[in-house]
Amino acid sequence: MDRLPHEKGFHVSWDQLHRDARALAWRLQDQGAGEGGWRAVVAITRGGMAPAMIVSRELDIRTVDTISVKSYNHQTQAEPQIIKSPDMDVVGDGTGVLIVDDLVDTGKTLEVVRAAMPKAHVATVYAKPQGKPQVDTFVTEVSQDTWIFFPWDMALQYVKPYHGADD
Ligand SMILES: O=P(O)(O)OC[C@H]1O[C@H](OP(=O)(O)OP(=O)(O)O)[C@H](O)[C@@H]1O
Ligand code: HPA
Ligand SMILES: [Mg+2]
Repeated sequence: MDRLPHEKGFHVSWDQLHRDARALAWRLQDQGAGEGGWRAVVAITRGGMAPAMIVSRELDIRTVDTISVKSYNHQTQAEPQIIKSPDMDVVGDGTGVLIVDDLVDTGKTLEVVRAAMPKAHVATVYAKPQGKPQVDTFVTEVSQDTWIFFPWDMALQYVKPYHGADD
């Protein structure tokens, strides 16, 4: 795993994720949910759960559900499948529902999720150009050839000082 098929890495700390997810919540607040307000948050597991917690806390939304979509095995993508749905009695067609994920890459995951809740508002913290059309609100765009590393996939580790890097 130390050699990746992507040219660039964008490493996100917990602190950065917290700030960016808060910024997402503030944007969503400014946009408003329309008449009934945001009724519920649906997190796309697993990456959407941390941002969804932060967004639902900021916007004081207490109804939080999950949808599980399996598509990647490490960095290889297969056809996405819903393996767990949210409570459809609560989310209905998606009106007043905020779907939250950590990022959109190709947009395939969101395509499947949107089909299940066509009227929901889709929000991600990060977005790549190919998947951007699937998202209503996001915070930061990175290039398509960037791999985003999230804090739950990383660990603090020793690095050699710059001076001795080639020794
Ligand atoms: O726009 P796409 O190309 O569909 O990719 C984006 C999705 O891929 C990752 O999830 P993944 O399926 O790896 O599962 P995880 O959240 O459990 O890590 C990421 O968290 C998004 O949900
Ligand atoms: O850039 C990424 N980072 C982490 N998970 C992902 N799943 C699709 N693209 C990415
Ligand atoms: Mg995910």
